[in-house]
Amino acid sequence: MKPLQILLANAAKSDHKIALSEGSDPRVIEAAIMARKQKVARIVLVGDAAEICCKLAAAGGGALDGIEIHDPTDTPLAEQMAGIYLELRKHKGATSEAAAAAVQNPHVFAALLVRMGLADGTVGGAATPTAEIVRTAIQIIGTAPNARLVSSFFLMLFCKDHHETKGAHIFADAGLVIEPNAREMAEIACASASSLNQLVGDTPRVAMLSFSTRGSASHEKVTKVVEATQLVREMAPDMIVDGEIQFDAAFVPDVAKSKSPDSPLAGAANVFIFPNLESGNIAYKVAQRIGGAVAIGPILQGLAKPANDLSRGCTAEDILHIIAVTTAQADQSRSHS
Ligand SMILES: CC(C)(COP(=O)(O)OP(=O)(O)OC[C@H]1O[C@@H](n2cnc3c(N)ncnc32)[C@H](O)[C@@H]1OP(=O)(O)O)[C@@H](O)C(=O)NCCC(=O)NCCS
Ligand SMILES: CC(=O)OP(=O)(O)O
Repeated sequence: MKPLQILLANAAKSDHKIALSEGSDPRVIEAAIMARKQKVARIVLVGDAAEICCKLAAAGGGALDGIEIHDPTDTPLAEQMAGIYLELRKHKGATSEAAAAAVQNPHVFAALLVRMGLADGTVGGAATPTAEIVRTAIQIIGTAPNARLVSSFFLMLFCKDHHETKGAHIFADAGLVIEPNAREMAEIACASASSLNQLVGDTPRVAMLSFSTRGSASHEKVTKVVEATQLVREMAPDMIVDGEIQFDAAFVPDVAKSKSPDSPLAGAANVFIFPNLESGNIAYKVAQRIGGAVAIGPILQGLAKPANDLSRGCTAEDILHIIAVTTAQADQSRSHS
């Protein structure tokens, strides 16, 4: 089976409840209906209840079971949530009034549902910039006990006829950490390698990307990637990793033979770690929009419980895919708790 079918089939075996914090967005409603019809997840649509009910009915999902609607401005959970929010944010000067107002924000509300165990994961970002989605997840859900850094990746699926190399690949960080230092780049690499293995079961082959391959250029930006690669080798001695390396030497076996003949990747990397957000974000959009890759993300890693983002350019199908990824992460976090 292809990676996407595996993700959707695995999601159908679990019964997770995923909160969608932009519940009245038509793409979100369409995705919720698809998720229920395909039994990918139970859904909580968060937002203005009257508007959601109306749009859900018009889209043909009014009679579906497994879709709840929660309105953060009219909920019996308000007081309890405000108390939790106040505890979490009082070190930053939050007051009771500010907490009561904050929990009416649908992203905060959805993240609190996850924190309280009332949902297994949350997805937002179809109409909201990444910074707001990520900041809310970090502040409300928090980092996992074994993680210091929250980062993000795209699961890139190459499945078109013209893709000579098919299958699942990771591009990281393409959504969150703007200018990682060497240690942060190494942490992103290790987390992304685990994420690939957890989501699709493939053995990670990690390329630490640069504009240089094995000293073909010298610059402080190249030195950072060399240091990051060394740190990955120390942090995960058994991991297949190479760097600094250019994308072509990491992805095309013939180019690998000429540029980096002894590379352990042999031109077959499947986890690509970019030196900064500029390169990662641009690369994923080029691969998606010109290259025809399916791009699922930004998927967040390093959080205590699943919360994921979307590009504002997403389709309903993209949202369905990230719901499936969120259920896979929920399986993992359940097995670790
Ligand atoms: C994610 C992002 C918003 C965090 O920015 P920031 O300015 O550090 O945010 P804040 O200062 O408000 O930090 C919020 C909290 O998260 C913590 N934090 C920030 N980045 C973190 C990270 N990567 N991992 C763990 N914690 C982090 C901060 O320590 C802070 O904690 P506190 O509020 O308890 O003190 C920022 O990195 C960002 O804007 N990234 C780019 C997003 C983007 O535009 N992507 C492009 C499109 S996908
Ligand atoms: C991930 C990303 O680039 O998000 P957006 O397109 O919403 O900026």
